[in-house]
Amino acid sequence: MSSPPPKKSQERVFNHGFFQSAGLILPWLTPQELANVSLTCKTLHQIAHPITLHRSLDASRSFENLPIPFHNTLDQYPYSYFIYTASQIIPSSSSSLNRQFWGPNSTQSPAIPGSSSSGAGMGCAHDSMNRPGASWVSLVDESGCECEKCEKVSEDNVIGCPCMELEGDEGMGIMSECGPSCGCRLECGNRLSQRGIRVKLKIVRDVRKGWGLYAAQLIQRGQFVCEYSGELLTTKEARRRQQIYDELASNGHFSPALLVVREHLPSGNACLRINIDATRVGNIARFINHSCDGGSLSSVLVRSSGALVPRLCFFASKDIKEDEELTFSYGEIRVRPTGLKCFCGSSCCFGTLPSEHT
Ligand SMILES: C[S@@+](CC[C@H](N)C(=O)[O-])C[C@H]1O[C@@H](n2cnc3c(N)ncnc32)[C@H](O)[C@@H]1O
Repeated sequence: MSSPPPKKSQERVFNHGFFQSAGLILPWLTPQELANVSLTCKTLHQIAHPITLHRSLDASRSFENLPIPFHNTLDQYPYSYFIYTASQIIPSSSSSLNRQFWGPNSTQSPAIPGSSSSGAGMGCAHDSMNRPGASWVSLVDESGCECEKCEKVSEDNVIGCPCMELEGDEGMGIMSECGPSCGCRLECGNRLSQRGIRVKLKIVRDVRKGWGLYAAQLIQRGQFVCEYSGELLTTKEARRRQQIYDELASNGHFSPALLVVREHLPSGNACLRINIDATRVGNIARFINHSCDGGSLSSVLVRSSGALVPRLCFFASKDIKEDEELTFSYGEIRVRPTGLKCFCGSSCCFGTLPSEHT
């Protein structure tokens, strides 16, 4: 005996439930999974389509102050997939970050399943100490200033705060800012790099370099652009990953974003090495391409009073026009003469991308 056909109202309840659950589940899927699901039926295709559109409109999933859209007129990829973190994270908290909600209503989404981190799945907040993905490795010591607001410090005339210190050199700049051990808050003029991204940016696809970060407005020389965020690795782990990445990159279809920063300590005998891997978990700085002429960005190691690990930040090294690509130099050393081809287009291009033994 066949069961009677469902009544119209039952059908409506079913459809409503189906749409609701699909709308909750699909934003957790990777692009490949989303494409597979959307092929199964018209309804799922209709649910998947706005998710793809939403992803292409903001690489930062609302974690930054401004949306950072993808632009691609070359091929079928509407966006690049990775897990977003606005600040450094330590691998113990990122190992469980296998998925991240990325779709409409990202800001109301729950955290990553199975993640013990408070981070990368939640809505926007722009206090760098409380920003999603923030896992400040901090050592609160006596070195912070006692100021509550750093009254004497203004955005363009940063003087007066005892935490302020700038050591310019030909390579990487080093800067000190107020931090966890200071009495002041985020509005303090000596925390310029801690308030998130404040300039309009976009990510554009290039036929030879892949995705690249571009200015979507005029950026003035000296303005803070962004921090290089990702997983903070031990040197052993960085070397292990580098080997894998080199192999994958040699076929030309993989863009690693593992950055090694070395800071020579004042004694001259020691060198602090910081390994930041933004390949799987990172922020929009992972899209900054190399230029042999040094590019338009200066990299500055920012120490915040009381924070154990400095952060790598990018500031405009010249006035950058709207639609201009943002680049910096990945380094000078080229241990592999037959390394990956460089397409920076500068008059002093070496022809290959920098490479070194990590
Ligand atoms: C940190 S990623 C930059 C973003 C990358 N283009 C992407 O599509 O995700 C570094 C990789 O970008 C590519 N790249 C960066 N600068 C380049 C350049 N000047 N010429 C050619 N490829 C470049 C290389 O594949 C490099 O391994």
